[in-house]
Amino acid sequence: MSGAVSDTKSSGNSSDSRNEAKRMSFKANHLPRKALAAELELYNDLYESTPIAHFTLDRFGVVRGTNQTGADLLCTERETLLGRNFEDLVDDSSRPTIASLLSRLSGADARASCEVSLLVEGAQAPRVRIEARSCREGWEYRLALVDITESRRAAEALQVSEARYRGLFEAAKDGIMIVDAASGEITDVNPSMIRMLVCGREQLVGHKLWNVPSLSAIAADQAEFAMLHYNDFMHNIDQRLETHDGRSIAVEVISNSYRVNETTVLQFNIRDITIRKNAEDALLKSEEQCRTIVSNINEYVYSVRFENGDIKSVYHSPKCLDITGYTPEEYYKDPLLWFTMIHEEDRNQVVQFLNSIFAGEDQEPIRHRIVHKDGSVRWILNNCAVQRARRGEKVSISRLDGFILDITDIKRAEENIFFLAHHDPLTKLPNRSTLYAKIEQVISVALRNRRNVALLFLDIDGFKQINDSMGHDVGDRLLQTVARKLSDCTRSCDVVARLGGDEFVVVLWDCGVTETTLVAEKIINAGFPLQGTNIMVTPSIGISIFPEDGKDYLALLKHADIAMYHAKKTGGNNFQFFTPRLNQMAHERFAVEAELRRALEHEEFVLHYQPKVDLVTGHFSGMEALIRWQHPVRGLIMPEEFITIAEESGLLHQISKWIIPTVCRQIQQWQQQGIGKISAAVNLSASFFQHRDFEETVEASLLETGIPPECLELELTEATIMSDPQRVLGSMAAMKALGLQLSIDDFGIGYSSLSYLKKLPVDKLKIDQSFIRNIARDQDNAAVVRAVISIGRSMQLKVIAEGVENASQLAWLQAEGSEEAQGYYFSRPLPVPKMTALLKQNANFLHNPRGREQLKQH
Ligand SMILES: Nc1nc2c(ncn2[C@@H]2O[C@H](COP(=O)(O)O[C@H]3[C@@H](O)[C@H](n4cnc5c(=O)[nH]c(N)nc54)O[C@@H]3COP(=O)(O)O)[C@@H](O)[C@H]2O)c(=O)[nH]1
Repeated sequence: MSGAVSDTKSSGNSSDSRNEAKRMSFKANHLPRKALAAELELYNDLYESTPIAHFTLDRFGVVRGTNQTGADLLCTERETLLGRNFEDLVDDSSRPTIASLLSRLSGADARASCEVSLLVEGAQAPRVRIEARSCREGWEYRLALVDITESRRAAEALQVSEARYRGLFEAAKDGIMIVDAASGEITDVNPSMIRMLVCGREQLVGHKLWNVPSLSAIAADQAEFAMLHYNDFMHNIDQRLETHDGRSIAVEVISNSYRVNETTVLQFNIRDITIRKNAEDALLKSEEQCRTIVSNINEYVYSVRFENGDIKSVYHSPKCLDITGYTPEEYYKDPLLWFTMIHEEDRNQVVQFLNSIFAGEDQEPIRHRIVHKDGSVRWILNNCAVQRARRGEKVSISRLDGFILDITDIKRAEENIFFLAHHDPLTKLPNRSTLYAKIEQVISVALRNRRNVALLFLDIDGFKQINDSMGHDVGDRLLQTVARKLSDCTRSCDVVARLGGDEFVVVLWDCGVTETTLVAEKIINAGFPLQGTNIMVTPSIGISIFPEDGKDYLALLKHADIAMYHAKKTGGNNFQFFTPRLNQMAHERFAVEAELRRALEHEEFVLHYQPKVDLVTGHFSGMEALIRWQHPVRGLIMPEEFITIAEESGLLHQISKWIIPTVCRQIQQWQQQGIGKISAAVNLSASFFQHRDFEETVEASLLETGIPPECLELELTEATIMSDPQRVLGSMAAMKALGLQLSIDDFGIGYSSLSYLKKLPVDKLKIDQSFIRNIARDQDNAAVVRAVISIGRSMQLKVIAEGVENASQLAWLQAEGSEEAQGYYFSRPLPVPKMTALLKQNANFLHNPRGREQLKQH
């Protein structure tokens, strides 16, 4: 450490010392010797024991005297110091200082001071302050050395400490602001504070805290500042400051007060937490959003933790209340509550599911039932995943997170869809596909156990007519009644199914002919009451038995169908077991059907015409077209053999579409041959009459041939009319509007009421030939014919009697006033060439036997 010299010019102080010397010399001259000795001793004592080291140097800087303190300071004996150059007693760096000091002392009463480090062998050099003056007119220098080692060290330490704290203050990342507690004036701020508030130092330091707008959030006025001071310590973690460039920053402020040099200061440590706060806010917001989402979604979200084998509820979203009836709090209280509410029949399944999830297997969400707090059973979809925790080598399941969706409605809808897919919606009976599956199952069990299975094929008699005439609602209710009655007549192990329409199947397990007969009789006897009427609707039942009548479902169904057809053919309201004979008949029928198709393709159908006779004139009143099948092998086949099959197979539709234009063309030809205006009647099947093709076919035929419409006559049976009265009536009106003639065929055997008859736009009633046959002998028949003739007359309808085979029948009819007749008596149905010849002869069937000639020839 270098020495330092302070130059002190001689002043009042040097005159004081001069006065002191004078006083001493006066004392020496004037005091008595003893007193003088005592005084000298006192001064000597003071000189030696003073803590100030005194050195007397000659004007060359050589030590001429020192006190004990000087020797002690240099850790040596006084004698070793005497005669040494004082410069040698200081360290190297201090020597120039001593040289400078001594040079300044040269002159009387000069004074100077400096700081130097002494040179002490083997010890730390003491630092001393030297106050020096020259004495004896500059021949001697007196130096007073004060040891300032400790004070200098303390000052240095203080300096270091101050520098350290200043460094901390300057380098601190937080803003630091020092405020005088009494005045509120900001006395210091660190750079971070300035940066944080984006301002200059001068905008803060020297200002009252509350006058700095950016700090108003800390203390808006003096009163608030006083409160801060009063509180001594304050920690505010949620404050916002406005920076000088207009931004809002989030800060955490800590203030405390302490005393410095008798004054109290407040120190504010201000940390910019904007980024953290924003992140926290964003996190809070996102957590809030998540919570809102989770609270509002339809799923019940849950999370449970596993801790040392215990289950702890972590989270249960509010939706759990809706789905399970329990609140989240109830789950937090009892983490096993969730397990206890699983439907007991589904518990094993859920345990298996959880085990496989825990084992790390991929699992589809599980569907199972729970028992709601209100006792109702709910279906839920439970989807979960496990979280694993690793502790060293050990991996354990730490959490189970999942969501639960109430699928009760979906499940019900699925069950409904499943039911609808497998059942008939009207009767709720199994449908065709379910029946197939069930019967296959029943057959395989029967095969293994050598048991019989009976299949009953049931069709409701006259269902179409009921449905058409009484409406579909009545028909539907009838089908429901049939379903119920069939179920009542069978056991739970049997199967009752609806195939569609009015067709039902009953499968009887382990039933042979005897048992099946009993069940069939039970069904027939039960009958099916038609709602709102006294009518008991009846079924026709065909029965096939496994294994005799078929080894599989299709064979059994086909054979039962054949048997049912036979039951229907034999009048309905009965049951018929399948027999090989029935099978043969069915085969024959199928063969005919196939042949009919071929016949249609090869145009093997021909029309024969039978005259209708005017009983007044005896001439043609018209004719009836009657179909024949000119079979290439079997010859001419009469309609009785094929019409029904054609009708049932739908072929009659095609045939009728051929008949109408053929008849029209024939009339046209006869007209072209000059035969004159002749009409021909066509028999119409109910199905064709109701078909949309019908009106089109008639119109097209009339248009094509140009024959007068009244030359075409349509014969409809009462059954045709009653099959769908509304529709048929509409078509009849349309035909009438075209100008066609309409007649009711086979009149008298049906059930036309007179009131209904009045509504029909018909021209003619054709009395069924069954009444004519025994007309002379059978009073009832005669009465019917008389009544029909009378009805015709009263309703201004023509009446024609068919099936007239002999003169007496003719005579009877003539006597009763019948206007027209048709029958073998006049002529059998004739092929076109013969009919053409007859027409050309203009035969009189009453007087001229030529008509009857035709009968003989035919
Ligand atoms: N939908 C259609 N049905 C038709 C058509 N052609 C005929 N048929 C129907 O077939 C049934 C049998 O007809 P068919 O064998 O031709 O017999 C007709 C006459 O031959 C027979 N007839 C006439 N006179 C007498 C007689 O004096 N004695 C007697 N035993 N039979 C006689 O009657 C049948 C005509 O009856 P109808 O039709 O009621 O006038 C028959 O039901 C035909 O309707 C066709 O093209 N389409």
